[in-house]
Amino acid sequence: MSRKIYFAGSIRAGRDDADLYARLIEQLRQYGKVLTEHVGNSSVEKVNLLKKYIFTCYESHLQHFVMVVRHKQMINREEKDLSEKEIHDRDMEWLNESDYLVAEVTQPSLGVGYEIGRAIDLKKTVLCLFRPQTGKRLSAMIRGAENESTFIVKDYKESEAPSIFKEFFKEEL
Ligand SMILES: O=c1[nH]c(=O)n([C@H]2C[C@H](O)[C@@H](COP(=O)(O)O)O2)cc1CO
Repeated sequence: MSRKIYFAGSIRAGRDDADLYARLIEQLRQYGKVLTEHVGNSSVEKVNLLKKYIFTCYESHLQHFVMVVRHKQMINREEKDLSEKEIHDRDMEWLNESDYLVAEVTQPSLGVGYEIGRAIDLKKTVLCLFRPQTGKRLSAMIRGAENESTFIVKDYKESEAPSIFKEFFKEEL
């Protein structure tokens, strides 16, 4: 059974890194199914959940049936058409069913911080990626949560992402 990865990145807190998120998501696809591909979509407000619905339909496993029905209800609805509660509840459902949270945390975001806290509570394995060359300082509440096993924080340059993912997912085999 393939891994499920929840990718987290800033949306309302700023979209400067949206293209980087898309490239990271593309790499993560080698390691599992990324449930939150819309985070890397530079026109996230126009994400069409029909694609997700079609993909979900290919999953024949019974345990996905409920999700399929839910996604069907959202068919043809864009991200911007979802209520705040629908976004929150959908994302929490995806986080709950995911095995890993990978978060790009350079652009500080309340939503990403919230997802990280919830992921810890749900006992997910978390990888946080931070680019120090931006001159920003990562919150102590993220860096200080590092435990070298289930909560990993990596300072990185984009060129280092492939090797970080390789090492992270190899160790998690
Ligand atoms: O429209 C949305 N869709 C969505 O999935 N999110 C989730 C996924 C992102 O990892 C995170 C971004 O939070 P924020 O918008 O506070 O930067 O929250 C957040 C929003 C907007 O807050």
